[in-house]
Amino acid sequence: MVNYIKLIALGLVTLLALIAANYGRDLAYTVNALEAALFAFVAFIFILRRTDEPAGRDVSGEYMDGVVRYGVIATALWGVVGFLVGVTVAFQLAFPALNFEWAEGFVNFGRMRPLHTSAVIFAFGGNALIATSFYVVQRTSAARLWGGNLAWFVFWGYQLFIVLAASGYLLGATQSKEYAEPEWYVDWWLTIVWVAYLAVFLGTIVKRKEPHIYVANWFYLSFIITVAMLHVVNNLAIPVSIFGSKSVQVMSGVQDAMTQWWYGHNAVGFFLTAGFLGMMYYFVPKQAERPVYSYKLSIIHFWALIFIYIWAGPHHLHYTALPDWASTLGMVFSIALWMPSWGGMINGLMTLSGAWDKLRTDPIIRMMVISVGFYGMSTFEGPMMSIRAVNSLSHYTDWTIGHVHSGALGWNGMITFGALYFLVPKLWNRERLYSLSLVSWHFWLATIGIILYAAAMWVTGIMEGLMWREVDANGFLVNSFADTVAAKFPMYVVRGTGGLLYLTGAIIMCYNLYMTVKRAPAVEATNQLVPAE
Ligand code: HEM
Ligand code: HEM
Ligand SMILES: [Cu+2]
Repeated sequence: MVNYIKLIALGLVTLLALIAANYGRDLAYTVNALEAALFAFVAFIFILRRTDEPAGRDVSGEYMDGVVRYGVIATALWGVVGFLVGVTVAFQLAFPALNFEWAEGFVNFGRMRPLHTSAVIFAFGGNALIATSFYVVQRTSAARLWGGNLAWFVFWGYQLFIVLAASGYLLGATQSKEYAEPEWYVDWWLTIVWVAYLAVFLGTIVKRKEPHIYVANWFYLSFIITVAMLHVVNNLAIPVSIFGSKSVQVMSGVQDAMTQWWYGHNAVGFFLTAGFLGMMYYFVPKQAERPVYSYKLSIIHFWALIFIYIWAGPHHLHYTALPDWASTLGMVFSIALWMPSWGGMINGLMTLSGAWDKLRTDPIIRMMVISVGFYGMSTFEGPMMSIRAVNSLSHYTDWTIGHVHSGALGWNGMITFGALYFLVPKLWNRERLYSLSLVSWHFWLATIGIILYAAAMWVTGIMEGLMWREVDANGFLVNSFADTVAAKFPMYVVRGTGGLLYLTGAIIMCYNLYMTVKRAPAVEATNQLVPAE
C-alpha cells in the first residue's frame, strides 16, 4: 500500500517537474527541473521494481548501516570533487588565463568559487555529518534508525540538493548570499530534506535503549536544529515567477546584511563546529580507546558554545552601515567564544592522556590530534580577527582566506579523514585498513599542504593589508590596487601547490579505502544492537 502512494507521488513529481521544465524562463531553472524529473523518475522505477516483493528478513535488531556506507562513499567522492575545484580556483587566481574565453559564463572564477565553497562545506562536510551522525546515534542509543526508509530519503534527497545547487551555480542561478547561494526552490527542497533528517535523528534518540544521551548527540542535535532555523530565516525570499529561478529577498539593506552574517557565522558555528565536535566526541575516544577526558567539561562548553556563537555574527560587518553597538556586541561575544572553543580542544586533546604513545604508532590518531590542534588554532585566530582594530587590517584580505582554510582543511578535513578511516573497516566488516603507511602518506601530504596554504595566506594577507594602508608624506596612497594583486602572485602559486598536495592526499585515501573493502581480510559482521557502543 505504502509503495502505491509513493509511486503516485513520484509519478506526479516527475510530471510536474517536466511541466516546469517546459515553461522554464531561464536555463538554470529548466536544467534543474529536468534533473528533479530524472531523480523522481529513477526513484519511481526503483520502487516499481520492488512493489509486491515478499518482506525480507527481520532487521529490527540490527543497525541500519547501508545508508551510512553510502554516506561514507559520498563524503570521499564529494571531497575529491570539492578539493579539485578548490585547486582550480586557486590557480585561476594565480593565472587569470585559466578563465578560458570559451568557458566564460560557465566555469570562470565567479561561477566556480561558490561551486567550491558549497562542494566542500555542504557536499563533503554535510555528507560527513549526516553519515557519522547516523552511525553515532545508533551506536550510542542502541537503537536502529527511526523511520524505516526515511534515512534513505534524507541521503538521496540531500544528493539531489547538491546536484541542483551545483549545476544551478554554473548556469548562473544565485541569490548572491555567501554559503546560501541556491535559489528559492532549492531552498524549499533542502528544508523538506532537513526536516526529515531531524525526524530520523530525534526519532532514534527518543526510542533509545540507553537512559543517557551521549554528549556527541547533543552536538549533532544542536547542529541540525540551528541549521534549520538559520536556513529558513536567511532564505526568506519571494520568487519573481514560479517558473524562474530569480527571487527577491524579503529583508533589505543592513537588515539583510546582518541576517546574512548571522547565518554565515553560525554556519561556521553549527555546521563546521558543533556538528564536527559531535564527530570528535565519538571518534577520538573510540580510536584512542580512552574515555572522554572530562565529561563535565563537555557539557559546560557545549552550553557555553551554543549560547555565545549565536551573537558573534556582526564581526563580519565591522566598519559598515551596521550600528557601532552591534559591531561591538559581535566583537565581545567573539572574544568570549575563545573559552568554550578551547574547552572543546582541551577535552579532545586530553582524551589522549595515558595514550600519547599511540601518536607514534597510529597515523589515524595523529590525524585526529592535528585536527583538534587546528581547531584550537583557528578559534584563537578568529577571536583575534574579530577585534575591530585587527579587523581593519585583515578584512578584505587573504588573511581571512587563510583563517578559513586552517579551520576547514585542518579541523573539518582532518577529523573527517580520521572518521572515514575508522568507519570503513567497521562498516564493511574488515579486520583493518588496507595500508597504514598510505594513511601516513595522506597525513603528511595534507599537513604540508595546509601549512603551505595558511602560511602563504598570512604573508599575502598582511602584505596587502599594509600596502592598502601605505601613504606618502603628503597623505596620498602609495600603491594602486593592481600593485597589490601583482605582489601576491608568488604566494598564490604556493597556495595552489599546497592545495594540490592536499588533494593528492585525499585521492590516496580513496584508493586506500577502496582497497580496504576489496582486499583487507574479512571478519564477522557486528551490526547487532548492543548497549552503549
Ligand atoms: C585542496 C583544498 C582547497 C583549496 C586549494 C581551496 C582553495 C580556495 C580558494 C582559491 C578560494 C577562493 C579564495 C578567494 O576568493 O580569494 C577558496 C575559498 C573558500 N574555501 Fe577553499 N580550498 C580548499 C579546500 C577547502 C575546504 C576543505 C573547505 C571547507 C571545508 C573550504 C572552504 C572554503 C570557503 C568557506 C571559502 C570562502 C572563503 C571566504 O569567502 O572568506 N576550502 N578556497
Ligand atoms: C572562536 C571561533 C571563531 C571566531 C570568533 C571567528 C571569527 C572570524 C572573523 C572575525 C572572521 C573575519 C570576518 C571578516 O573580516 O570578514 C572570520 C571569517 C571566517 N571564519 Fe572564522 N572564527 C572562528 C572560528 C572559525 C572556524 C573554526 C572556522 C572553520 C571551520 C571558521 C570559518 C570562517 C569562515 C568561512 C570565514 C569567512 C567568512 C567570509 O566568507 O567572509 N571560523 N571568522
Ligand atoms: Cu564569524
